[in-house]
Parts: sequence; structure tokens; C-alpha cells
Amino acid sequence: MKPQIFIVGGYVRDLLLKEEGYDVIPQDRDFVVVGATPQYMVQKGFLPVGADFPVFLHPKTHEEYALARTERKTGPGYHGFTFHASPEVTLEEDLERRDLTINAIAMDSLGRFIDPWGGRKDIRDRIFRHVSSAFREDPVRILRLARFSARLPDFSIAEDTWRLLTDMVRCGEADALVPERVMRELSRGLMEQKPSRMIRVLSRCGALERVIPGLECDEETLRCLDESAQAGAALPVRFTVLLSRSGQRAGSIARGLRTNGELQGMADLISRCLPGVLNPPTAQQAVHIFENSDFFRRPERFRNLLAAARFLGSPWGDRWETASAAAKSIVPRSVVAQTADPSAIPQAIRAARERAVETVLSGEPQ
Ligand SMILES: Nc1ccn([C@@H]2O[C@H](COP(=O)(O)OP(=O)(O)OP(=O)(O)O)[C@@H](O)[C@H]2O)c(=O)n1
Ligand SMILES: [Mg+2]
Repeated sequence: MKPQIFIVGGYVRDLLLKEEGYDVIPQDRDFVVVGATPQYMVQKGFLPVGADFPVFLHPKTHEEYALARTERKTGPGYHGFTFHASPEVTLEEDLERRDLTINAIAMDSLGRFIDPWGGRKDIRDRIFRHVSSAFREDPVRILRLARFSARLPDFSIAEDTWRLLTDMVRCGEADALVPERVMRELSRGLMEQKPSRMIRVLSRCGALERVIPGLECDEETLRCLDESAQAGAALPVRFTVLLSRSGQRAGSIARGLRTNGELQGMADLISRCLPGVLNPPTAQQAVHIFENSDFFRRPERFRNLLAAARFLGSPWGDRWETASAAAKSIVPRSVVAQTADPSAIPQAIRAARERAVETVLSGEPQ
């Protein structure tokens, strides 16, 4: 029989969500090919990619085409994967090994849906439900489900799926997650509409303390986090709000997650500078914080910190803004020109900045 091609996964899900009135734009298309061999794909000009799975890139569109496969886990965590791809694997079998029913709907070239696991009904009923016990085979799915919860806050998680999640965590599956994957899903979840939901889902199934050990996060923090999302804040700001209660531990939490330099920089500022920024500025302390956050060379970090402080409810944002503009108005070169002793230069620049901040702050209403 001639091989058949279907669109599966996120694209089909988002298409159906759009029909339900959700404000989503279907993005990347993932294709599954049934009844083909790797040789057939290569013959047709597809480029083989991925050492682990039989995945190919379309010669022109570069979209991903995967051969229908079933997966079996042979060991704990990540590495014990074997897959079985052959022309005999059916579409239904391929859909069965997928994570959620809403992600296990296929669409053929005529736009007809193949939905053996009731994904469309679950979209209508707004339910996240695992397809089969194969969900267990990939712990990343715990994070994905938490992320989808942040993206679709009016969906709820099926009882059976809760039980499965909790059991997976109890069996140590969440411990097998590598920091890079945690961070990838966490960053995506933080950028969704209601990031608090991601944290709540992880917390309720017991995964949170396994994947972000040391995180202190109360109701108030979660509320502020959602506010930052509503306002469209950037990732470093949302990340700072999330870690804001973790104080001294924020830096090591970020290191544990192997974050990029920008997020690590924010996490390091939490213990050093956030408490200061949550209070009204004084000239001396303000300049100290500007220096400490490298504000004069790279203003974004301080800006992000200040934005986070506002979402955390600080009423002092405008005063900090004024203070930072005043400190920035000092031109180091002109201070240098007026200072005879080179070793006195840093102190002279600092003093000039403090005077400038003092002046604007004393002119402002308290
Ligand atoms: N850990 C995973 C990753 C993916 N999939 C399946 O592979 C599809 C495509 O995966 P991917 O593109 O990573 O995610 P999407 O669901 O498409 O969602 P998004 O692209 O929005 O992340 C998913 O829909 C799902 O059917 C899965 O079952 N388990
Ligand atoms: Mg996708």
C-alpha cells in the first residue's frame, strides 16, 4: 500500500482550539508517515535527521516527517528508550504512544480528522487526559502538561491523569529530568498566559521540589507572577518574580537549572539587590545598588529588577526610576577631568552620582 501522510500533534490541536474560539495560531506542522521505510523516504528526497528516531526533513519545506513508531521503555529515566518503526505500525498505534488525547489527533490531506482517543471531545470539554500508560515512558510529559496548563488555564486535568502524574513522581520519574529540559519547559510555561498554573500543577503532583529544589513560592508570589504575565513582562522579569521569595538561594536554584547568563544574572541580583529595590531609595544605597547591578554599563538588569519589584507590589518604582536617571546623568569623563589624583577617581564618580540622586530625591514628594 502506498505510504500515507498525516499532520499530528500541536498543529492539529491548535487548529481545533482556534475553532473553539481560543486565540492561538497553529505553528509548526509535525507529520507522521505510515507505511513507509527509511529507504523510501530517502528515495523521495527526504533528509534523515536525528540519531534516535526515524525523523526526516522535507527537501523543500524542511518540515519534520516522522515514521509511525511505537516506543518501549527498557530502563528508568531518559536513556532506556527503544523504538519500533516499521511500515506495519498503524496510525492508531503511533497516536497511542503520545502524551495527551488533545495531542493525539491526526489530520489527513483532505482535512479529515482521525481521532481514536477522543481528543476532540476533550478539547470541547476542556480536559487534559493522558492517552495511555505509555505516558509514563517520558517524564518530560509531566513538564509539558504543567506548561499546557499555564497556556490553557480553563482546562482541567482528568482524575486518572492526576493519579498517574503523582505515581510517576513517587516512583522517581521526575528525578530523571535533566536541568536543560526542565528549564526549556519552565521558560515556555513562564511565558504563557497564567504561569502560576504550571507551578501549581508541578507542586500538586509533587514534582516541583524535585525539579526546582529550594524554590520558595507562596500564593502572593504566584499572584504577582500572573500579573507580570498579564502585563506581557519579559522572561527575565517573570523569572525574577518566581524566584523572589527564595532569597539567598535564588542564585543556586538558577545554577541548578543551568540557566543562561541573563537569567543567572537576575537570580544573583535577587539576594543582593531586590530587598533594597523593594524599599524607598536613599542616595548612598541607590548608587550602591546601581553599581552592584552593573547599571551604568548594562542597564537592562536593573530595569528588569525594578519591573519585578513593581509586580511584587513595591510602590517605590517611580522614585527608583528618577534616582537611576539622575545617577546616569553624571558623565564619568568630566569627573575624571576634575580629579587630580587618579586613585580618587572611583570615589569621586560615586560621590557625584550620590549628590545627583540626593538632589532629585529631595526635590520629590516623599
Ligand atoms: N514528550 C513528548 C513530546 C511530544 N509528544 C508528541 O509529539 C507531538 C509534537 O511534539 P512537539 O512539537 O514537541 O509539541 P507540540 O504538542 O506540537 O506542542 P508545541 O509545539 O506547542 O510545544 C505532540 O503533540 C505529542 O503528540 C509526546 O507525546 N511526548
Ligand atoms: Mg509541534
